[in-house]
Amino acid sequence: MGSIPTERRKTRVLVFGSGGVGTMAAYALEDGGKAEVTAVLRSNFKEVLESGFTINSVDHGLIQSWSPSHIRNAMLNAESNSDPQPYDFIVVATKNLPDIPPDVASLIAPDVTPGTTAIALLQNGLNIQRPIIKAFPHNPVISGVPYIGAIEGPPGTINHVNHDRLIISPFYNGNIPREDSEGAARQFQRIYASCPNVTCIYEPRVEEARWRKLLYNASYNPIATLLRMDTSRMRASEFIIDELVRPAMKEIQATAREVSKVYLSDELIETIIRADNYKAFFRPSMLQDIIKGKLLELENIIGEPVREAQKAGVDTPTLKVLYSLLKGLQFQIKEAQGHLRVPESDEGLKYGMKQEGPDAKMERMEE
Ligand SMILES: CC(C)(CO)C(=O)C(=O)O
Repeated sequence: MGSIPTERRKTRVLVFGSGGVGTMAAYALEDGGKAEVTAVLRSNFKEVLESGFTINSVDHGLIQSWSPSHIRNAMLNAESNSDPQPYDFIVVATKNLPDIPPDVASLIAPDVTPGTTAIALLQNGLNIQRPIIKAFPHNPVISGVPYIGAIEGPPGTINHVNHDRLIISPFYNGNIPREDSEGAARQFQRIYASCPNVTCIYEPRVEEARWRKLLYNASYNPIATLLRMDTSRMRASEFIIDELVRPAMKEIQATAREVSKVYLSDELIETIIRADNYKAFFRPSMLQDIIKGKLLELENIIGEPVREAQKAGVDTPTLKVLYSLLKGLQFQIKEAQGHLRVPESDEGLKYGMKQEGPDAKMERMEE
């Protein structure tokens, strides 16, 4: 990693994605006093430029007209936007949608200085680092597992309801020394933890941190989305926990053990089942997305665990069905948003009218 700023200057951080998680990260980094943040804004740029953010936060109280040191409009050409001074860190706090272009790596590329900028992925899911390491093989990549409830209401307004707890780990990458990955992760943890109102912890075992969070995300998120049900109602029903949530968590437990030698206990499963404040009637992020007609973050949260399980020979019947049903919902959202068009003719479709079987062959012979 390049020069590590100390007293001479503040750490330069670009925050990419300024919804709930990104804005609260930008706030914590600036509030800690060790970082100068540039936030890249998309749908809320106009509002934030005019009036700043309004943040109603369990950790920081009511904050009005707040802006980070700099804001940038993501809609402008990234090349013309990019700052000639290198960023020490880029924080990616967007949703992870590898099934929809453009990919994150190409969006951040103009701001990544090879060998210098460390990239912190504050996102849920498994294998999120792979495309980033492929695109930037000589830059440290950092894992940030967010435990935070923060939702953007009207553009520029953030409702932060659950304490900000962030688990930082290095993603190891064979192209750079392990010490560089660890050093970047530790430095990021220090600047984030300088904010007195948040909890930011360094966890050296990245797989442990990621699989542990997947216990919640790969079970509660899909089930809440498919049933349109908050986690308190699932718990009140009992059946949904016994027949869907716990079986899905047990499949994550078995996959984590087989794939990454990560041992998640039955006690942990029982704790995570009861983790949300019951009175909050909490809606996991994926449920909030479908209610708003937004694309679902399903590939890294459930697709990758299912694929890893399959490769390792672990049976995951519950996860597979949940994943397939979500794929059906995602197909409909993609169509509604114009990301795909359903062909009007069945010509060339695998499941068109003509079936490739003995009868179809017979028909052709008769023609
Ligand atoms: C931590 C939690 C539960 C809230 O941000 C989450 O990961 C999600 O809803 O997807």
